[in-house]
Amino acid sequence: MKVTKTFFNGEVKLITPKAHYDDRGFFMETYQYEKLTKYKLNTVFSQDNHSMSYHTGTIRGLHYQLPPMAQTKLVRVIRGAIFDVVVDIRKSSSTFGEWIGVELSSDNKKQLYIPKGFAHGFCTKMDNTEVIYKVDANYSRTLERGILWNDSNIGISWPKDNTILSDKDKNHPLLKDADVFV
Ligand SMILES: Cc1cn([C@H]2C[C@H](O)[C@@H](COP(=O)(O)OP(=O)(O)O[C@H]3O[C@H](C)C(=O)[C@H](O)[C@H]3O)O2)c(=O)[nH]c1=O
Repeated sequence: MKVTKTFFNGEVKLITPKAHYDDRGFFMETYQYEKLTKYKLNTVFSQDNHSMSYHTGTIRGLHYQLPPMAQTKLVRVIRGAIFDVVVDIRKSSSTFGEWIGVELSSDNKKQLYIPKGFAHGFCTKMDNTEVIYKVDANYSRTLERGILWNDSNIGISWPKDNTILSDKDKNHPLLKDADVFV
């Protein structure tokens, strides 16, 4: 696996694993601590997450957890495809409020490494899409926060407009009003 693209001054990283194909199918290493350490991704992950979304156009996000339960995430898709979005929510950052989006899919097998200080969300591009991701801090109901997916001050160009959202995700604050990172 190697880092094939970076964003936000190298902090957010797109990782492409190597798939070994033969006449049975493929095998690939999807996480290898020593290899990622070479890219300074030596986070010790403590929890694996798995979500499945029935329909195209489902948006989950934009989510993050506040310190001391802020989470680094390593995201990949094992079925279907997503438009994966990251927003810089560090007030002191020169890229505060800026966003990037990349396609992660079971076909491209790419992974996105998202450090603490960024909000994360995605929009599914296929039905029955399954996303799995590692985090380095456990879930915290008291420290989880969100930012409104269609905050015009961020201006994310989501791939679908007839979106499906949880009630929680319909009611997050705008970035300017949100509890974010210093
Ligand atoms: C995140 C999480 C949730 N839950 C429970 C809480 C709810 O009862 C249920 C659904 O949670 P939620 O609606 O927050 O799930 P998503 O909308 O997929 O949230 C995720 O969406 C975006 C894309 C993220 O990056 C976050 O990791 C995460 O917030 O699972 C848990 O038990 N553990 C957890 O770690």
